[in-house]
Amino acid sequence: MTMATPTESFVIKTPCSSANIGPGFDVIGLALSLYLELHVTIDRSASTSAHPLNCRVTYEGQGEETGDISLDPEVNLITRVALYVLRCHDQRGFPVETHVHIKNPIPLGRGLGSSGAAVVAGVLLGKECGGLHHLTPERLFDFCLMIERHPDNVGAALFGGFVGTYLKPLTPEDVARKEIPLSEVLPAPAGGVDTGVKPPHPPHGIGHHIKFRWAPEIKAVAIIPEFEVATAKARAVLPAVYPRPDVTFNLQRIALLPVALGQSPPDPELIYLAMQDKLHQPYRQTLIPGLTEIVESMTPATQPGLLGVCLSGAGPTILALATSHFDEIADKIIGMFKQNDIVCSWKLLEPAEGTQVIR
Ligand SMILES: Nc1ncnc2c1ncn2[C@@H]1O[C@H](COP(=O)(O)OP(=O)(O)O)[C@@H](O)[C@H]1O
Ligand SMILES: N[C@@H](CCOP(=O)(O)O)C(=O)O
Repeated sequence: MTMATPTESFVIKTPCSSANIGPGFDVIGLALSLYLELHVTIDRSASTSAHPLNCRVTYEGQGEETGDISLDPEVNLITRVALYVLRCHDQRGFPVETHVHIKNPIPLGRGLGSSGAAVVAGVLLGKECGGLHHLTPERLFDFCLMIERHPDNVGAALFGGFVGTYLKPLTPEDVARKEIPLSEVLPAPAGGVDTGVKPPHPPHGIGHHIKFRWAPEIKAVAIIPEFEVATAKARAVLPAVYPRPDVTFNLQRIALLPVALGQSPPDPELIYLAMQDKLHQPYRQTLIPGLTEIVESMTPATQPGLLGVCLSGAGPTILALATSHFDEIADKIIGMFKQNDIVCSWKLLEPAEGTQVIR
């Protein structure tokens, strides 16, 4: 006879991500080596819980001192998403007695996919706590896309590496289901508030991804300003309609980007050209002082080691891809931000594996 283990522990480890990489708005994502970790303990010997929804949430890391992250399991993005997955499978709360300790070094609201990592980790938390072993990575992607609708960050955080992501058009029946988000991040994740009614399951096979090669010489220098730009705000400044030459400009470069970044040794001129964008960066400069100057002035011709520069995700972080002279590149960009009285830190990052559950 097998006895149920009274205490179960595991860690969910999810990378941060840089989305877009220039022309790949809402398509391209790169998982990077800075990790959100959930240290989860489930004490099955307990018969009742003193905590709402049987879950104690503790937090350390970015935003800890300012209390930016709620510890209420119904409010915290990670546990709200886990509850959504659980409630879709007829489980109202976490197992008695669950403790989720969140370790988060990913800066919030800086364009390094903190919310994408939180959504992916939350979906995995729901799967593990609910014993939902039938949920495949592809199905988990569908759940992520009910929360964060642009697939680039969540695709990279879930599957790892350098990815192209795309969405299958919804069927007319699913388009008619008003609870399914069509383009934006949900203000509150579906099923986040327990109404007693089962929340809407995601349609099947919404999201897809393809992995691209990444040349091993290429590293990512992330220059992180100290101010935040909420992704929703950075999407609100984008136009609804674009001039055709701008769309063509991006299409030409997106066809180059995965090839250029996969070639070894890397070709700086080709990569620099492939990282140009006209669909989101020009509009976001209104929120990020110095953005245009940084993107236009940093070139491989003037800066040894540099391959290309872009806005990371919705910003304000700048991503410089380079093969050497990392400190020098970071110092130059930090200096340009300083002229606008903006203080920055920086990190040297590498492509990372996708989300892992470690026991
Ligand atoms: N580890 C986390 N735990 C809970 N909430 C988080 C976590 N990481 C991010 N969030 C939520 O996501 C918000 C940032 O999301 P967003 O504006 O999309 O910026 P980013 O570019 O960092 O993804 C935070 O203000 C917070 O509400
Ligand atoms: N494609 C999205 C990516 C947002 O990334 P984040 O890291 O800023 O959340 C966009 O450009 O809006």
